[in-house]
Amino acid sequence: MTHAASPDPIVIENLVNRFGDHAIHEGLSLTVRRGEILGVVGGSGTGKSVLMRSIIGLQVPESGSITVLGRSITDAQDDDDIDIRARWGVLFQGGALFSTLTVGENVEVPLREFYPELGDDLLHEIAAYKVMLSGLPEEAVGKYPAELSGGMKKRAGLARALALDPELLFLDEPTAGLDPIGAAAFDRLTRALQETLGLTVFLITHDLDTLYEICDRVAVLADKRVIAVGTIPELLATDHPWIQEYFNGPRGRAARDSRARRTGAAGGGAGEALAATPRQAADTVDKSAPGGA
Ligand SMILES: Nc1ncnc2c1ncn2[C@@H]1O[C@H](COP(=O)(O)OP(=O)(O)OP(=O)(O)O)[C@@H](O)[C@H]1O
Repeated sequence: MTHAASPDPIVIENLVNRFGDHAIHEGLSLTVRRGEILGVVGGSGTGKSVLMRSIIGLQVPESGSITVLGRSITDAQDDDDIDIRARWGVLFQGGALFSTLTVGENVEVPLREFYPELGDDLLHEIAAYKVMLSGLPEEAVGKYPAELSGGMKKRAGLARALALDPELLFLDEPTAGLDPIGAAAFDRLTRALQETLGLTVFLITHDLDTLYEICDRVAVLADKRVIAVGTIPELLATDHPWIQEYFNGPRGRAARDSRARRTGAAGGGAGEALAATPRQAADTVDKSAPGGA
């Protein structure tokens, strides 16, 4: 599978999504850079999942354009659509595994869909490899989802998302419901896979530790658009009230201090050590957003 060399794998411009009278996105724009882990945050119901579904073609927006790996999703014809779907993998909230199939059979589903010519032996071999890559023991291949813990289900979902050797990986709240040790392990796995496989990762999360530990940049959804995107230091230097409350609230400070302790930076001064210049911050925030800088 060749990987096209377009500079930005996901480009979204002026996206509008509405359900009846309920506007979810109004003029949302966002660019995801090749090889980054982009964290996507925002309050509940701000449209993070709807955004992800729009990018992968499961939600047809009212207007705006979405280009993925150089191909327009918003103008896609059916044939284009099938071709491009093989180049991304998705871990939905809760894993979305088929309960009547084993883990191995779940991983084989996309392989059978996109490569019907592959024989059973090869399919089993690829599935077993993906299961192992996702940090599950070999015997998990033959288990049913109901026999797995929450963390193992996430890993099984990840194995299926990796089935087709994707260039893009979409993760919707991958650490939700995991205990802190399991969540940290999943973060490390995500980072290791991204580095080893050269993935670009679009990661929706409420988990501040995940943002601090593995995200290269963070996009903030509020006011029906992306109000800011940048590194955490850049976001910290903005004065948007939601961003300040999110990153400088008690949980945000705890995640930052914990990260600072682990990396050896001065604990109490982590905020200052991480702070970006006002110039960087000014470039980061969408000034048209209500409450923006
Ligand atoms: N198919 C749909 N029909 C009608 N409304 C929808 C549909 N899908 C999503 N919505 C609405 O769109 C809004 C955004 O939903 P979405 O799931 O994207 O939020 P989110 O930011 O991912 O939230 P959370 O952090 O709670 O998961 C919500 O108000 C939701 O009720």
